[in-house]
Amino acid sequence: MYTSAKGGIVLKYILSKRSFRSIYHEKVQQLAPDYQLVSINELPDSFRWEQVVITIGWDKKWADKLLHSATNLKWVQSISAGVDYLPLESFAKYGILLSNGSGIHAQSISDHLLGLLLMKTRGLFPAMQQQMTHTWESETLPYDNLSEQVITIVGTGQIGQELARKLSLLGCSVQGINTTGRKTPYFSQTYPLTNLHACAQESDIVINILPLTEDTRHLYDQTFFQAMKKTGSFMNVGRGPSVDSHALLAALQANELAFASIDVTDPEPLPKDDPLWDAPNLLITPHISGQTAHFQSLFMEIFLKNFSSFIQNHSLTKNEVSLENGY
Ligand SMILES: NC(=O)C1=CN([C@@H]2O[C@H](COP(=O)(O)OP(=O)(O)OC[C@H]3O[C@@H](n4cnc5c(N)ncnc54)[C@H](O)[C@@H]3O)[C@@H](O)[C@H]2O)C=CC1
Ligand SMILES: O=C(O)C(=O)[C@H](O)COP(=O)(O)O
Repeated sequence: MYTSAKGGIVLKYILSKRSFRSIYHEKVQQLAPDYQLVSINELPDSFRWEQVVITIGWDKKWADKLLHSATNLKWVQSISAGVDYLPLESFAKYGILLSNGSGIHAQSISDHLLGLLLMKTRGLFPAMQQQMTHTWESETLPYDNLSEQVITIVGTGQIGQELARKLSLLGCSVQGINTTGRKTPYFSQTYPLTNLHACAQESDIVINILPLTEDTRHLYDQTFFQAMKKTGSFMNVGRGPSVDSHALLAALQANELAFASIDVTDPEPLPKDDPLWDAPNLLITPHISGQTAHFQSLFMEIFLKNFSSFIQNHSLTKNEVSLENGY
């Protein structure tokens, strides 16, 4: 049993719904009666930041108060899967555990990408553009079959695997890229990142679902886009800075890439005067691919598993979100 002074948990906006907040309170009390659950919006006057042992979410407005050696912060439960925005060096310095929300977006992002893949292969995106100018022109629209496309998913984690699983049900064979090229369920082949350009050369579609790290910043640069087929498509749901926006823009403008879709940009929001808005054959969505109505319950599953493990032996568990609602 982890023995600390009475703990506090600072809650962020995630517990906006009262019903969820009370379920959390109840479960936390059951698991560890000596812990208090304190909402960031309802801090009592007597509250001291040193009491916080765990925080759910991280907000610059108050988080800096938790980052110095005098605080008792032991664990940050990030709500998002991507943790590139967090002060990771400070966490390491103070020995603060970190867990993320990886898994809760697998259903929604894979659905989002399926939509994009069908839009591209069946010519729905150019057809929508034609409709805007009242144009009836069937000859120029693509009409490919999804199952005949060579698809590379870069990042074979929770989201990548769920997409590959769904694609396998549609008769597609999908290759994947991860750190070491280790075998991963639902992928016909897997390669290390060093094979990116070779995979790009033979792919009809490349999809980025990588975390943003120093290794993946500007990974998709001019050389990458030059390696892709002129008829190829590129989709990014990972993080905006993994793409060199100038290189993407240039490839689209020069018709060296047939279609691209980005759900994440650099910076976010994309400024109104950014030239990407007017790039040909580009579909931009405002970081919505991960949104899901089941967000709070899926997140709660992760947090409570981790919490249980944390109070028992001061460690965390591996995220495994149940995908029962999937197909
Ligand atoms: N657009 C959106 O709304 C969302 C975007 N994301 C982004 O997607 C990313 C992935 O999410 P999950 O699939 O849940 O993560 P995950 O941790 O389950 O999977 C990450 C995958 O990336 C691979 N990887 C990491 N670094 C690599 C490198 N240097 N070279 C090659 N492969 C590497 C890992 O091997 C693993 O296969 C997040 O980090 C986040 O940036 C996540 C959720 C929502
Ligand atoms: O989890 C991630 O990573 C995402 O990108 C989410 O879709 C949204 O993240 P935040 O809005 O919580 O940063």
